[in-house]
Amino acid sequence: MSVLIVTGTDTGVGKTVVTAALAALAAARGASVAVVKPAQTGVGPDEPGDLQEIGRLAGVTDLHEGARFPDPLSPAAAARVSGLPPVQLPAAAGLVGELAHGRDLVLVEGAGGLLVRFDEEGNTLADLARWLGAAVVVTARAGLGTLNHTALTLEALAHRGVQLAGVVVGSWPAEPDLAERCNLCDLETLAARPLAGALPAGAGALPAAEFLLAARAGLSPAFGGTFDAATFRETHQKGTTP
Ligand SMILES: Nc1ncnc2c1ncn2[C@@H]1O[C@H](COP(=O)(O)OP(=O)(O)OP(=O)(O)O)[C@@H](O)[C@H]1O
Ligand SMILES: C[C@H](N)[C@H](N)CCCCCC(=O)O
Ligand SMILES: [Mg+2]
Repeated sequence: MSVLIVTGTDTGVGKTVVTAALAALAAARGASVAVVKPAQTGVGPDEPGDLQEIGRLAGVTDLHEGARFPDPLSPAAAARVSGLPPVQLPAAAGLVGELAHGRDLVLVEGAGGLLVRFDEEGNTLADLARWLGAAVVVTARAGLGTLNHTALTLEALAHRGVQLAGVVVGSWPAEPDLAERCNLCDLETLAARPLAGALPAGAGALPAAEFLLAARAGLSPAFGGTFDAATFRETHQKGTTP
C-alpha cells in the first residue's frame, strides 16, 4: 500500500495526464489502484472531470471525487462563490488513508499548484501530503518560466518536510525549443536528481492502449516505466552547450 500525491507547478500543466500515466502503469502490472480528486473545480455537474479523463486513459474505475464546484477557481474560492460547503481536507486525508489499506496504490490529484487553498482555514495539498506522510510528484511545464515555478514548488515542499517523489514534465513537445532543451538539465539541478519522466505532448488524446505505451516510455522505473533521464537529456541537449 502506498499513497502518491500529484501536484503541479500551476494549473493546466498536465497533472491529470501524469496521474493517468501513473495509474496506467500500476494497473498494467496488476496492482490495485484508486485515484482521488478531493476537489474538482471548473466543471459542471454533468460534465466529465479529471477522474473521468483518468478513467478513460488508464482504464481504472476505482475513482473518488470529493466535491465538485462549477466555477474555474481554487477549491476554497469556488466553494465561497457557490455557497456550497468547502472540502474538508482532513476528511479527504481520512478517505485516502482508508483506501490505502485495501489498495496497492492510491493516487491523489490536487487542484492547480501545491499551495492552492481548499478551505478558508488555508489547508493545501501540501498539508494533505504531510498528514499522510506521502511523497509528492511535481508536474512541471517544459518551457520558459518553468524553472522559477518548479524552484518555488520544490522549496515549499522542502520547507514543509514533504518528500519529493520526482519531477515529471507534463507535456514534452515534439519539437522542443532551446529553453525546453536547456530546462531538462536545469530542472534536474533544481531537484538534485534525474527527471522522473516526460510525457509527450498529445498523450492525453491517445486511446488507452497507446497511452499505456506512452506512459511506459515517459515515466521512470521508480513508477514502473522505462524512461531514462540521461538518455532523454542526451537526445535533446544538442545546442545547449558550446
Ligand atoms: N501530455 C499531454 N498530452 C496531451 N494533452 C495534454 C498533456 N498535458 C496536458 N495536456 C492538456 O493540457 C490541458 C491541461 O492539462 P491537465 O488538465 O492535465 O492540467 P492539470 O494540471 O491537471 O490542471 P488542473 O489544475 O485543472 O487539474 C488539458 O487540456 C490537457 O488535455
Ligand atoms: C479551474 C482549474 N482548471 C483548476 N481546477 C483549479 C485551479 C486553481 C488555481 C488557483 C490559483 O493558483 O490561482
Ligand atoms: Mg487536472
